[in-house]
Amino acid sequence: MPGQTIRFNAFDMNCVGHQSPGLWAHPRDRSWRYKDLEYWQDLARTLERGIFDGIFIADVVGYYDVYKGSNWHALEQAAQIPVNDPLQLAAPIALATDHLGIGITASTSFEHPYTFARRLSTADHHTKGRIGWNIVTSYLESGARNVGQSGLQRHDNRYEVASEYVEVLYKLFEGSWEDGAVLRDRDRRIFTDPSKVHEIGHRGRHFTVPGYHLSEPSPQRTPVLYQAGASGPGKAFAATHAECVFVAAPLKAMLRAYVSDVRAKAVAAGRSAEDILIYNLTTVIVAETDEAAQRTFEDYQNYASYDGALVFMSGWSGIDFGQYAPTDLVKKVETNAIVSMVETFTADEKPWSIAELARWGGIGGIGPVFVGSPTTVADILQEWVEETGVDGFNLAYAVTPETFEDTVNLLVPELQRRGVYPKAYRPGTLREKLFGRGAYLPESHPAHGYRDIEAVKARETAGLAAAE
Ligand SMILES: Cc1cc2nc3c(=O)[nH]c(=O)nc-3n(C[C@H](O)[C@H](O)[C@H](O)COP(=O)(O)O)c2cc1C
Repeated sequence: MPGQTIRFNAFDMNCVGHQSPGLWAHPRDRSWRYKDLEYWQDLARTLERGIFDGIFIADVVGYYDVYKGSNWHALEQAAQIPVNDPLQLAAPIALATDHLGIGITASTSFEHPYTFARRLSTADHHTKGRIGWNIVTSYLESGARNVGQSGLQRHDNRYEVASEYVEVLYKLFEGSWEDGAVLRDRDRRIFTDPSKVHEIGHRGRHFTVPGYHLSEPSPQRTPVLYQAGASGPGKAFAATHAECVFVAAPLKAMLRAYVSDVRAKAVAAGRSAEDILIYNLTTVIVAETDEAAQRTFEDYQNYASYDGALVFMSGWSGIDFGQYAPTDLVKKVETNAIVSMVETFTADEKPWSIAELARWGGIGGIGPVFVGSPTTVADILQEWVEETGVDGFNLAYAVTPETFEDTVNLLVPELQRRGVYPKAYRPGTLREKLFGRGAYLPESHPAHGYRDIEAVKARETAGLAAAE
């Protein structure tokens, strides 16, 4: 549809260089300041000035030791190690801004849902309802081993665990405390009405959580749900649960197929196609003119690290690309890491070489890189939106905060001038800003079914009795 609104998210991580390995050495890069709260607050203010939907903070528990069988190159190039906890950035960013959404990544594979539910509710309280949760199932063996597991569970099993994990969270967020449970009635000296706080009685295959949620309901109850599943089970999970979906499609045809597939699956799951916003991972290098942008891009490329890029590609795919020569071709192989990543680079008609893969991934990860003047890049983004049905772009940086500042100062005004980019935020919580309706999940979302937890428990007990 021509003139369709374009949305931006900033893609970042509580580490150095995020998805542009080696660019930490660029004289203008400031990502090494990731340990300073002021650095995050300044960046968040810039993004809010550019009416970004949110800052989305990726995370991995574990390190990238697939490339050449060791962690050496990851450490040397600061490829997502050192990496700090993402959730602790929520409160300081919220204090520096009024509207920006704050998407936090956390895995369903490494932390018990009961303690995580309280941490997430706390953040939703502190941000007055601006929290999103990026649900990931993880792909690094090193993470699994360091939390005491014998190894990473099989890809499909991880999604099965994730389904039960979110069920526990929905029960806690939606069902445990009724609206109106907190009275704060000074006259009667009743803070909470105990009859309105319910045990969730969860007994599943992977988790047992009999009792109450520890937090009172936060502004959104369940924070906005982000997800990036791209394999068969991953897309099914996204279509069922996600409100915002991230994808990393390097080519338009791949993106078009992904968008229509996920929307069709959402409709089949009883949701509407508009219940889901889809953002494609993209890097934009913008300057006053095409020539200046190209010069900046070439300057950045001088700092990209071949080893650093293959550290990521190997970690994401589970394939050690260090064992091949740069001219060797990427082959389709079985993997237990990110299955869809291998599918992406073997689906193209012309097979990719290892060197091409490293060069492609050297700046901004797997997504496309668009270089040019504001007019050129705006034309490309509009074309992608119109031809694929994607809602927006999850913008990675080459050099930060420069990439984001250039986007906000040059590209956003051009898109606004064309009437295809928001000029102000909607009021309310993140969910209200994104979808223009209530703060809570809509009735069409599976979480809504847990609001009457006593009815859920009765159904589960009846189901168990029937099975015996
Ligand atoms: C833009 C984007 C961001 C992602 N961020 C993370 C992340 O922060 N942590 C993580 O463990 N996985 C992350 N992933 C991986 C996804 O959670 C997912 O595993 C991947 O898209 C492949 O899908 P699959 O699990 O269905 O194979 C991200 C994926 C994309 C496309």
